[in-house]
Amino acid sequence: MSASENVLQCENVSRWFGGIHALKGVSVSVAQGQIYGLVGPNGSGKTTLVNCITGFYPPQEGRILFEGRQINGMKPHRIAAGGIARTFQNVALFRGMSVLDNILMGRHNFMHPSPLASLFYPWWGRREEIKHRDKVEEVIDLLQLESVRDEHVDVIPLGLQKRVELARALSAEPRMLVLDEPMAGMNQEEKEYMVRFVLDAQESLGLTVLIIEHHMDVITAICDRTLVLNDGMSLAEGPPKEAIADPAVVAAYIGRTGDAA
Ligand SMILES: Nc1ncnc2c1ncn2[C@@H]1O[C@H](COP(=O)(O)OP(=O)(O)OP(=O)(O)O)[C@@H](O)[C@H]1O
Repeated sequence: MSASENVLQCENVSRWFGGIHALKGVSVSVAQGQIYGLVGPNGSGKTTLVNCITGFYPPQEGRILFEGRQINGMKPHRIAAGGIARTFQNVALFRGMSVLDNILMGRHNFMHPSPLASLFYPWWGRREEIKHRDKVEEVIDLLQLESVRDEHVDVIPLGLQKRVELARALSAEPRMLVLDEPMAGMNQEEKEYMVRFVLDAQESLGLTVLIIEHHMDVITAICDRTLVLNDGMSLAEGPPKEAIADPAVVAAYIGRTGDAA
């Protein structure tokens, strides 16, 4: 596959935190429509790579291209507005707000209220709001969140909170979705639901997905390709079953079987 067909291209990306060399020249290419898995033992650099891609911790070396355009150095909100939405390892919802309002927050990149326009043309503001609400309703339908739409996010189970976070990301109408351990802490049933929703979203919206996941059964079931990181370096890359069976990967996981559940 040529570089131009890749939606996401990371080239020799490195990131330090003081004396900690979290990423050491990692390269990865993700093609349009792929579900791409990012795996590796704890502390291997997976979240750091995602933070580099989404602008939270820009890389100190290397380049990141999204749809052919260099994005490293751009602020997270600009990267989000440019088409990459993400979820977080620890659920990051707006506490004290309803499910519906949390999902609406995903639309903030599209909301450009002008005080003057709102004052003199109130119909304009209403038309805008209806448009945003329509989009949010579509996402609520897709992720089957209707029954909890008016609940406070604080009182719903973790599995649903993670689904609300996914909904907020989808309401931003991204072309690429970056998921940081979307199934962490879930029971088997919640995990199966989440897998289904990720697949539904990817298929119906034509998304490209980058997913960090410790559950290897999920990675082998849904990913087209996988990068295995270890100690900030690329250890293996390819179709998930092959990458995970690589002797270097097996060796890296020995003694850390909890990661590879
Ligand atoms: N903000 C930070 N400040 C200092 N060190 C950091 C920071 N973020 C990550 N690190 C360090 O970088 C290394 C890689 O961490 P990272 O969170 O990317 O790993 P990970 O593979 O996502 O781990 P896990 O599976 O446990 O989430 C670790 O040594 C971590 O302590």
